[in-house]
Amino acid sequence: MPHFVWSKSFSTRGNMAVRALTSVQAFTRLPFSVTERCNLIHTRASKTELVITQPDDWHLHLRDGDLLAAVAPHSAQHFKRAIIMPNLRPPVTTTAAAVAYRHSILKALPPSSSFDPLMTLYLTDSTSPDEIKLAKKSEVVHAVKLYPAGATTNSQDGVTDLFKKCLPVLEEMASQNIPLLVHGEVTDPGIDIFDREKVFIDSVLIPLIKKLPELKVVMEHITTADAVRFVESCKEGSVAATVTPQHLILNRNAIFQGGLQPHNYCLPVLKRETHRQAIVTAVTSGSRKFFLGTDSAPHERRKKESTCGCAGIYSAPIALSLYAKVFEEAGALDKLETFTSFNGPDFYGLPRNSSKVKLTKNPLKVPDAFSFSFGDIVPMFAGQTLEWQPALV
Ligand SMILES: NC(=O)N[C@@H](CC(=O)O)C(=O)O
Repeated sequence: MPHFVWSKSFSTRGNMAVRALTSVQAFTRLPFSVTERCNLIHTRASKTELVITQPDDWHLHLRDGDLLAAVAPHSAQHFKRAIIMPNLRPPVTTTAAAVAYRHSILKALPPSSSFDPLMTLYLTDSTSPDEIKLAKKSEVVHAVKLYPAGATTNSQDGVTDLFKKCLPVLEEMASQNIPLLVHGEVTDPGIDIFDREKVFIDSVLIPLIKKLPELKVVMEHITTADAVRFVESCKEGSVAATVTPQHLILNRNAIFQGGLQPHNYCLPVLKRETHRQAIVTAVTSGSRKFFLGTDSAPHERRKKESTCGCAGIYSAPIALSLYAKVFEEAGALDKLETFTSFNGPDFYGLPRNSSKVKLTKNPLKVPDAFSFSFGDIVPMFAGQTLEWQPALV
């Protein structure tokens, strides 16, 4: 018979401290289902462990060349699969290019790795419906990414007018059941940068789902209460959202705290605290519509600390610790696995992983930087100490 000991610091939703409960009988008083109880393993009051189904990362930038070789092992260490963003130079616009890119990723992994890169195509004004048919047949391409032209890193070849240029392609995607992944920001320089997501929802996403209700859409890296409301208002299984660690943990003050902080600059840009709180509430509610997508986006230090710095936060090596921190602080650790490991594969129609990851509550010092022959990559939370160390079981 297993013997559970709860640490005093572990709290349920509503911040009610749970005192050390040392019997299974006492354990049954807690508001968790049998499966959830089994996933929470506590060995000693001072050392808390959590075993969850191995997560996937549903939004990841792996780059190519030296950068790919440097960062791919970090993601493969904890995640089983990842949706790989296609915003390379040149972008991954064809199935043939996606297949070739997938081979390069596999070559960059340690020989023992079973990491599975799920590829995407970069939508352009001239993507053809036939390319979508090829993508579906390949079984390698799992989604198509919409970058409004000029919205973010390497988006210059993106879409200039979704409804005028891409409708036949979107119709083909709907009929082939290929999801559209959306960078949800308008690019009109007349729109304030903090309002670009809301204006995109009103002017593009709402008309899009009215026109093509059968198209599956993932609103990537949501940043606002408006996006939360939009996703919650849509049909489950049709529209979902990925959520990054930075948009759960930081608000826009973090970009300017004590001086300009280039490593906290990403797109969509961090928003005000009320938006952050709305996103935390949404993901920790247990909703099926939100899932893990780090948007881990490495850039060399010199490209971040520059007169015109790149947007992107590198979180892959510490992302699981950060998500666990968010769920713990919300008193919702029992909902972590749904968000990290169930909602994503269920939305994409893929099997859930059978492998497990154990998170152990031990101090975890984040390096100041990861150094490579080509330069440094500075991670999110550089130099700080986190808890919840992940390891494959
Ligand atoms: N997140 C970012 O700030 N940057 C991403 C692109 C993107 O997802 O916008 C990148 O590729 O660098």
